[in-house]
Amino acid sequence: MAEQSYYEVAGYFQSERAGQPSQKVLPAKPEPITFNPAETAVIVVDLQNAYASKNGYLDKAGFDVSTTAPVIAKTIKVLEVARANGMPVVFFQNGWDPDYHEAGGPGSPNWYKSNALKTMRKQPELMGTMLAKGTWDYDLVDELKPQPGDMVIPKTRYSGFFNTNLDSMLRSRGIRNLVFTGIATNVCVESTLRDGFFLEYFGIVLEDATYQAGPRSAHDAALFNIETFFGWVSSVDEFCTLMASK
Ligand SMILES: NC(=O)N/C=C\C(=O)O
Repeated sequence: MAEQSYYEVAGYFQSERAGQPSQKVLPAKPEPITFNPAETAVIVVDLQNAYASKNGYLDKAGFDVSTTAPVIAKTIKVLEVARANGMPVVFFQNGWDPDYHEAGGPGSPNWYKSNALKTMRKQPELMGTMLAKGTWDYDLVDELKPQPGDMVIPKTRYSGFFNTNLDSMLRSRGIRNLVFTGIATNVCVESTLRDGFFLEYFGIVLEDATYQAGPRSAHDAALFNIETFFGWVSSVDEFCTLMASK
């Protein structure tokens, strides 16, 4: 028998899933992804002032956050559609206790790599203002207030699966597919989607509802990694059009 190509095999399994009742087929890269909305959650990654607002952590640390408004607007659209279809919504909130015990000290690589911690060490007057629970920086942006039934999951590292109850919250609801929006494509979105891949979740990023930390090439590289190795990349319009269809 001739050897089957990767795409033939992927297509076989995708069409198996498509044959099951209630499945929907989302146009995506590198190929359409079939999923059951009843087994799908939307994950909103760190849409906090720290990451999406002027004067938040990323802005103060020198990252450009001037064009994050569309990410918030598009996430709102996705959430309306998700809630209308009974899909669970999960908000992540990244950060630490006000004394930064959870951030880790010099024994943690986070102490060396976190740009929030580095910025505060350089400008000690900012200590206690960045990513600290109870501050404006830690709060979700005003436009995105969780609604009854939504899950809000605090996390202390880039991946939403690390040291959180995310996996059990999802498993207990029968969730197999994760649709991602939020910031940053190349850090917490990619980290969580990768960890989800190892745990057998199917990860889909809505590319126009995400935004990078760093140059645009970081966003593009993360999406390349995701569509090539870890998951699927689609758009808000494709997702909303599909979910509105019968
Ligand atoms: N939410 C994120 O992707 N965070 C990126 C950087 C950081 O938290 O320092």
